[in-house]
Amino acid sequence: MLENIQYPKDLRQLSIPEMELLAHELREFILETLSIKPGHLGANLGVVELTIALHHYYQTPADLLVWDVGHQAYPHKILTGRKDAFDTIRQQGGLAGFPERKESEYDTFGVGHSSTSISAILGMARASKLKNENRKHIAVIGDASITSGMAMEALNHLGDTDLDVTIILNDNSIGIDPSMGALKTHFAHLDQQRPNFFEHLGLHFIGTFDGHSFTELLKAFELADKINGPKIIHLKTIKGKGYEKAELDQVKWHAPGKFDKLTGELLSGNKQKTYQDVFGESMIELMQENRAMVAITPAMLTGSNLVQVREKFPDRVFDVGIAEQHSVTFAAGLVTQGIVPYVSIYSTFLQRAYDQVIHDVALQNLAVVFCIDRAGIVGSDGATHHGYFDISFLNSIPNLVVSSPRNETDFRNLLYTAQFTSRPFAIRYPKNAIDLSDKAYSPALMTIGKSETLSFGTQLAICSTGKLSSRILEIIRKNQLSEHIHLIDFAFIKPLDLDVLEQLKSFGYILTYEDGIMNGGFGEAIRKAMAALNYQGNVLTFGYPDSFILHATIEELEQQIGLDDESILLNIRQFLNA
Ligand SMILES: Cc1ncc(C[n+]2csc(CCOP(=O)(O)OP(=O)(O)O)c2C)c(N)n1
Ligand SMILES: CC(=O)[C@@H](O)[C@H](O)COP(=O)(O)O
Ligand SMILES: [Mg+2]
Repeated sequence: MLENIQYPKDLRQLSIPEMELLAHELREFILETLSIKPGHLGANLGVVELTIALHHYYQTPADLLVWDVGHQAYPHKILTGRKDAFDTIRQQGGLAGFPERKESEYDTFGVGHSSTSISAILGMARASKLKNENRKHIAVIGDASITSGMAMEALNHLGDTDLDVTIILNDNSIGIDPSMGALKTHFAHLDQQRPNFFEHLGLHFIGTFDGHSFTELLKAFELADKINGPKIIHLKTIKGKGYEKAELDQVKWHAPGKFDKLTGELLSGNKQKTYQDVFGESMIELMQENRAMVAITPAMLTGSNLVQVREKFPDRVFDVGIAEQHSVTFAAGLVTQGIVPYVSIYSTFLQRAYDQVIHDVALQNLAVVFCIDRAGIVGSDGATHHGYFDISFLNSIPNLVVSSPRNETDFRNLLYTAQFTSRPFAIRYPKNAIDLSDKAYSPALMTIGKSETLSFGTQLAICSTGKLSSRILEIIRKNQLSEHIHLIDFAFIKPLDLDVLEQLKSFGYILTYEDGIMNGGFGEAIRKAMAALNYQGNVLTFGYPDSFILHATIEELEQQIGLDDESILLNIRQFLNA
């Protein structure tokens, strides 16, 4: 059946038994591919029938369909002309892991960050009305994503219009981790109580239907067609549907990596110790010592390695749901009463809470500690998930300390130091193996703003921060360049160590390295500081270019932007004799 399907027009004549056969084949195809080309599995298995039914019933792409987050859009991509390219998913030059407008006309809106679909489809519906175009507007959003602030803002607006928008609530009762909150409880009884939350907001409620039954799905769509104005269809689905292992352990099988499809054995365990491992271990140690310390995550408990921490301190670890803005101001409130909150938040998702960092934390000089995970290139999640901007957008905020460890010792010491600093403190760290320290660790207070000179050469100066400092140190040692290179590691991006910069005035060239966008980044801060010292030489900055970086492995992307070992060595040699 799947062989004969390239586009939705090929499946619109199928009978329900034929669609059931197609669903079976589509599941097998996704399992087969993802067992060797890692991606998001559970959510995709959960929307196989829904996706077939949507493209069967609605006249896509004329009818507009938006997926929320879009991690569950693999069946959608396969059925809209990209089946033959599906095995390139999330790889360099291949299909993106999320819907992308430039990839297909069926991808009506680029997604990756959750809870944007209702705003986007509402915009499209309003445009259709303004242009007197007659088309349908459908958004598919999960039970965790719809609880996020932005989705609530959009529902509040939508309920106050007469626009023909259909929201499909794909309710599988879980996010990545078990979802939380009062709305989750409300959703569990949606089919019993009237009027429910959505009806109070002015949406017509259609539900509850089995999201794996074609009969029920088509009935729900037909009901929706009979109703004018905004409506919401409530579907119950199972995350990981059709693959027992994924149904039984929905957290692990959200994005399992490579696996053996027959046995269900997971194949790609990262053997090297990562920053995330050290973070989880350190938080347990620190929270043991400091009873005022708490940890907060906006719906990334497993990804941030806080599961064990919560097991140990169930009253002091808070998963606030997909609510980055709330997580920051919740932390600020805690500080006013003497608590020491560590907010663990991915760099890319911290972008959601920029105003809260400025207005609720820094302006009031409240000592929230931001543990910014996935800072820098993250790899196959691509442009929506790289932690590009945090150095730039944090560097401009008064009162905030911005730090970036180069190895395990510094990371642990930054986490240790932050609790005593009584000012807002950000620690950014990558999705990477960590440079382990060779000696036993014992906590040491770091001096805020102090840099560390790692080699005392005389010909070329290099200022770097984070994981790149360790990498550059390795390169100059391996190539016997230590006597030529003056390498300084800035564990503190802000405040900068201005004293040490004074010593660089004798160098003709200063190279700077950061794993972040150069616009307003670390390198530009060095350049500005050197200019203030009346430096007459040249500061050359190396980092991400002024563009968006797509999906590939971390190594491939670093090569692409010139932050791989070979490119760094090339730069060094080029300016060594300049
Ligand atoms: C703003 C933002 N925060 C966090 C995430 C990480 N994330 C991706 S999927 C997901 C859970 C989504 O759960 P749900 O909406 O129920 O969809 P399901 O996976 O169950 O289909 C989360 C938290 C994100 N993509 N965007
Ligand atoms: C879809 C989404 O936003 C998350 O699943 C994200 O891909 C998690 O990233 P990590 O795999 O780095 O935790
Ligand atoms: Mg869900």
